[in-house]
Amino acid sequence: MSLNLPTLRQQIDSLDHKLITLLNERAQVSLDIGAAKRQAAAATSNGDSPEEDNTHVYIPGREKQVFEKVMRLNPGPLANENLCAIYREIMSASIALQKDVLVAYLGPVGSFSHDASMKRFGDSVQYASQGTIADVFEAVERGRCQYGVVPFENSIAGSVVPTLDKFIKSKVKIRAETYLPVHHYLLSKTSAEAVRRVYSHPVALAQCQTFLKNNFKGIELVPCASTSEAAQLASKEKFAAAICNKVCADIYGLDILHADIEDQQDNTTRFFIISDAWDAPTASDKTLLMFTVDHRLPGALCDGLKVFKDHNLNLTKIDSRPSLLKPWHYVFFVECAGVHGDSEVMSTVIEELGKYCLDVKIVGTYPDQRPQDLHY
Ligand SMILES: O=C(O)C(=O)C[C@]1(C(=O)O)C=C[C@@H](O)C=C1
Repeated sequence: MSLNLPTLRQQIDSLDHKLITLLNERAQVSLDIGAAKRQAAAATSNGDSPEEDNTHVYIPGREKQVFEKVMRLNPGPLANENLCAIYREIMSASIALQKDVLVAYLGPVGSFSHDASMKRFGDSVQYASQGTIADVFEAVERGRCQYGVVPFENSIAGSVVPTLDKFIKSKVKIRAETYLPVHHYLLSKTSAEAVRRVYSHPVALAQCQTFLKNNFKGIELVPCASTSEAAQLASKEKFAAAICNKVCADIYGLDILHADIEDQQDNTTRFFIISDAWDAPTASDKTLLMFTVDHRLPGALCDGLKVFKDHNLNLTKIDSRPSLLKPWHYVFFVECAGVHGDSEVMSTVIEELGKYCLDVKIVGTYPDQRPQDLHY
């Protein structure tokens, strides 16, 4: 059968017609969902600030369900990755139709936080670049941005300390988690031999230690607030380079000296989406708790952790930070899987933890997002 180009294009035109009608039908339903959410929010509001619209239109658990459905229904030839990218944008437009949403991220443009934010929220929402992780928290706390995206931990370098420390002091809640594969590039305006100084975020420098030891031993390493700030600084100096995201080459006019310089190729960073509220339970949630330990009771931490075992809860992360209240006094972070913060099980866990631990608090509760299921 000979293939006729004009006829095939007519088929595409007719399919586009149907797609546009269907997309607008979907958008109309989304507008109605937005109205329903506002109604529900007004019904539960105490009427203190009627002019403020605190309605949450970003529902991570529902998005996870939509992506799972899209992949399940996909007959091909479109790859799941491509179909999910299309759906990312459909839902981004859907969010923007329901409400003007501003997302704070650790900038400037070109950072891995920016990348993670765009992949999570798509092109139709608005973004606000922040100078530091603390600024992202503040933008959300003060209500300038409804959502913020902060790095939490990296598969090579471990926890992102400024994020943990902000959780200790802040009232923001974790609403969602997301994962980003991270590949680092060495970018500069000069040649590799002429580089005298390398800028990057400390966590990024920690991810490229082997490369730096083998290629730039003894060179000055300058930590900065983000990898994209590093690129910005390197673009203004003659003999400097930055370790950052590949996209920074175009954004800041730098050349690629080395690609994929991270110590492990499966390098991944986990980010949290923070907000003033977490969302309703889904089929599979995780909860991050924070507490201090009463050291007057011997074995208090051990007894505290046993509470999770007694309730059959798997711990997926444990970390500690100095409380800053007094020396050698720690705040513990414990993440457990299979439980939502509003569940009865969690109320019991918190009650039982209270026997051994002080100031038990839920930092956030969010749909369990397996990195391998993220196809966008
Ligand atoms: O189901 C909702 O709550 C919606 O607002 C709809 C929708 C979608 O377009 O499918 C949009 C945004 C949410 O984050 C999740 C899903």
